[in-house]
Amino acid sequence: MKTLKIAIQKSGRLNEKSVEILKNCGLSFENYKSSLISTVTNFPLEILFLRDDDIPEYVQDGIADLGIVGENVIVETKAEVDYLQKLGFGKCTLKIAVQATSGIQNLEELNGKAIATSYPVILEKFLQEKGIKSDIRTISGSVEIGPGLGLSDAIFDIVSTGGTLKSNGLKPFADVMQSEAVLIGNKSIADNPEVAELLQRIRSVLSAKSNKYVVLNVSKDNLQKVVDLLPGVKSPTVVPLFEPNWVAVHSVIAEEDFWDKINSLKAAGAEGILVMPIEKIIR
Ligand SMILES: Nc1ncnc2c1ncn2[C@@H]1O[C@H](COP(=O)(O)OP(=O)(O)OP(=O)(O)O)[C@@H](O)[C@H]1O
Ligand SMILES: O=P(O)(O)OC[C@H]1O[C@H](OP(=O)(O)OP(=O)(O)O)[C@H](O)[C@@H]1O
Ligand SMILES: [Mg+2]
Repeated sequence: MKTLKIAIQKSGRLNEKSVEILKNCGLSFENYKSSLISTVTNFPLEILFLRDDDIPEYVQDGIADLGIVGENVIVETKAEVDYLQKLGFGKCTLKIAVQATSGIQNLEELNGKAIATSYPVILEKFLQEKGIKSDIRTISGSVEIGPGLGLSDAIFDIVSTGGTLKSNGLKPFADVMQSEAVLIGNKSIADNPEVAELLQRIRSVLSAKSNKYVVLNVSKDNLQKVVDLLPGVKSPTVVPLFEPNWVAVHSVIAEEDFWDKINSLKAAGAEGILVMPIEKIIR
């Protein structure tokens, strides 16, 4: 059996959630901060802790078989890797921003202006598509202070809440790319059975996270209306209550339309609704 290697971020925005998803897959390992490699004791896997910028290339070159990294970094490094699974965390947008007081109104006004960024490849491609010629100034961090220091007229960087832009007197100007953390794989590992097993575990953890387990009581007169609202994994489970003419319905509902569903269930006659988290869904 081949021991796989997965590269995750050593510290930063993606570290904690990357460790959490692997632990939720039932993998046992020490998350030492001092060591750059950790061995999983109950699965043929080693975890490499790296700077996120290096992860796509490590995976492309087969030094790591798998990696967890933001889509923005994959696109920026132009690495040739397989996208195996979006992971639902590290969600952000890459935006061009300008000083809140600047009179810049439209993209054409960026012609000849300096834009500071840590993502020159993504920015260059966007500007080229729009036919804009700007002076791209590549810096490795703290991009948002560029305009205030007179280094640039605009910036291109990651935005999530917008708090960093605001506190530096900047305002968003154009959205260029959405990003989230993804599981990537080396091009040659698609048929590896251990990769398939790990992917199945990750998908079952993600699916459980985006669903809730629901138990409710309903009189048999309203049962069909309630069941019509509940898909379940296959179909809902219906069990009799001690109270004549009443049943309990067990089912699974999606987190995204959770409140709409609960309100519809109540309107259809559901009572005593219990909602519980699910640990895993194995399909
Ligand atoms: N504010 C944010 N909200 C959500 N996701 C973010 C945010 N900032 C960054 N990300 C995502 O997390 C990734 C890692 O961000 P982080 O700031 O930890 O990177 P870094 O400073 O380059 O880290 P490293 O030391 O590993 O090079 C980004 O590439 C992006 O995909
Ligand atoms: O819109 P916001 O919610 O304010 O997030 C955006 C900020 O988050 C990231 O930096 P991070 O805080 O990860 O620090 P870093 O610059 O050291 O990577 C990014 O580079 C932005 O500066
Ligand atoms: Mg980095």
